[in-house]
Amino acid sequence: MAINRESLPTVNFADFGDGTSKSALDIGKKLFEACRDVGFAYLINTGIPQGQIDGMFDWSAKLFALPIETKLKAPHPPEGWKHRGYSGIGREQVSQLVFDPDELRAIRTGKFPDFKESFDLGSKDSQTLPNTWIPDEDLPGFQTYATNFYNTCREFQLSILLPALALGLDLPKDFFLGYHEANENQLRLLHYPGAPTSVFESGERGRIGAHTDFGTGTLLFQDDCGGLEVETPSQPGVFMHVPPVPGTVLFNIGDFLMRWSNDTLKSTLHRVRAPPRRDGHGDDGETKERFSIAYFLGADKEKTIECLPGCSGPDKSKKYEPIKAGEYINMRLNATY
Ligand SMILES: O=C(O)CCC(=O)C(=O)O
Ligand SMILES: [Fe+2]
Repeated sequence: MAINRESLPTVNFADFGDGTSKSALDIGKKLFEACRDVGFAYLINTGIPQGQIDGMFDWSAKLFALPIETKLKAPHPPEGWKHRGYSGIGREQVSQLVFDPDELRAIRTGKFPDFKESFDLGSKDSQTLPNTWIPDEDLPGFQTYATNFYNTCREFQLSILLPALALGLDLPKDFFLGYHEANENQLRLLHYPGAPTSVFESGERGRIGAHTDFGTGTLLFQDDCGGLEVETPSQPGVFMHVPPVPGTVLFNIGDFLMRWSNDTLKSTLHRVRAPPRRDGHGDDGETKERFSIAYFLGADKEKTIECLPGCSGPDKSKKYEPIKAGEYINMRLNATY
């Protein structure tokens, strides 16, 4: 397996302040360059407290340790786009699908379902989808904690991340806020069970197959297991390890923002495999279980987007028609289930 030794860029938000200083502009430019050149970056000094991240991982472990009958009290609805509640192992099959932008459809390629389970939730104010909770008596305190964590990530999105992206693209600081008013983000807790190493190495089971994310972008938190890999932009098909780095949050661009930016920003393929042996395996032949948390940023479904100002010109024509965010995302989600 070809693995590149490069590492991802790091963007430090320590001096972002209210986004009006020269330092804020410099941070925006760094974020822009990372999103243009790699599509992925480690973020530091986001203001999302490490203690709250650790706490969310603790809750996630408690949730997935519940008996399956309890988890199934909050089943994911049958409709693929309704990302709420619990999805059991094998339910979502990202690894079997590759999206073909020319055909506007997903093509089935793989053989094996992803070996993972997940739990999704959104804002309690979501206009499109109510949450599906495991009853509070089965997991007392979870709803409150997860809702607070959702809100902390939302705050970072609105006050730092979207303003920095806008500055990096030479747009007014608030440019993206008007397209993300509806609070339609998705918090996804993920659990990849442990299994004999041979099962992963032979390809009999995968953790999550190579895919791109659909929306504006994703914040990703990983535990200390390892296994995340990102395609090296300069070498298609060659992936680099993206090890967990304490104190960082990962950010990646999604397909929707790639399209919006006329392909200026990259939505990069990524996957989760068995971690490198020295990190994730003992000599006992077991790959340890892994937890991660993804926070998908979603745009307002009713708003129509067209090529971002500055992303087209005489030497770069507009590649895509205007589209409503909701139309685009539904098209993608319905292809995944
Ligand atoms: O578990 C991970 O680290 C990656 C998850 C991911 O890429 C996704 O859910 O889209
Ligand atoms: Fe992803």
